[in-house]
Amino acid sequence: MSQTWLIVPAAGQGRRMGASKPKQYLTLSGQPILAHTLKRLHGAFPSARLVLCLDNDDHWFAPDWVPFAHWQRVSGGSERMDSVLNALHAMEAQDDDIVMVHDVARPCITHGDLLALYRAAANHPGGALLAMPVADTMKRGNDQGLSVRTESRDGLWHALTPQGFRYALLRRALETARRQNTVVTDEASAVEALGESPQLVSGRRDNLKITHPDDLALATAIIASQALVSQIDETSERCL
Ligand SMILES: Nc1ccn([C@@H]2O[C@H](COP(=O)(O)OP(=O)(O)OP(=O)(O)O)[C@@H](O)[C@H]2O)c(=O)n1
Ligand SMILES: C[C@](O)(CO)[C@H](O)COP(=O)(O)O
Repeated sequence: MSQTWLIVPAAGQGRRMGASKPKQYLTLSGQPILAHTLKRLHGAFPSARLVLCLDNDDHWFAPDWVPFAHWQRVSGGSERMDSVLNALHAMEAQDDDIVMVHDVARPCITHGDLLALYRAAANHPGGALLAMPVADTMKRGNDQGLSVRTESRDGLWHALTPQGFRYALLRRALETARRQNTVVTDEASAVEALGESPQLVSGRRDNLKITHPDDLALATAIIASQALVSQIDETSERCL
């Protein structure tokens, strides 16, 4: 029977956040962002095996934040894709195991989106990724910050995470990208480069990647609203 794996790239420095520590260790609603993300993933996949990519110099991490029974730590790489490749090389996985890659910086991911992504990844040979259709008009800017033209938004999606694939496909895709000295910013790019077409799974717009300082307040509001909705749902179920 195939195993489910979760790779969480968490070896970034959070430069765009400009904080005194890597952003995954900033406090969000009382817990480090990393703890929120791992708790959300464990809630959907309690039996999954976790591979956590951490910087070798990371002295903020605490194992208590990991709710998984089976997990391992691997060294991060110079780029996000290198961190994910390090994880793939460290895993004792079977070719058809499902591997989902999720940014540690996306703590607002929901149970429903996680399960929807898993189902698509398990049933589509080219894998799947959570994504959001572009809803804004897209502009092309020049070096002076001037809008030089409007790009068509037809068929444009914002790629999110998780992104899920069979182990053999994902490993082959990222190894090919590395061999070609191509730096990809998500796993689906590497899989597309092999000629495969991952399934786009429409995801929630609150699956925010915490990147810039003002994202923290937004993420705090999202977490609070999700908790309130969850309480209302639980109360409603008890009343049925
Ligand atoms: N060498 C790297 C770079 C990034 N990441 C992870 O990839 C995810 C998405 O990257 P990003 O949002 O860019 O995080 P940072 O690289 O930390 O941010 P910045 O680019 O602002 O430094 C994050 O969870 C980050 O920890 C990683 O594991 N290894
Ligand atoms: C993987 C990702 O979150 C999909 O949108 C994004 O590509 C990560 O980019 P980053 O520059 O590493 O944050």
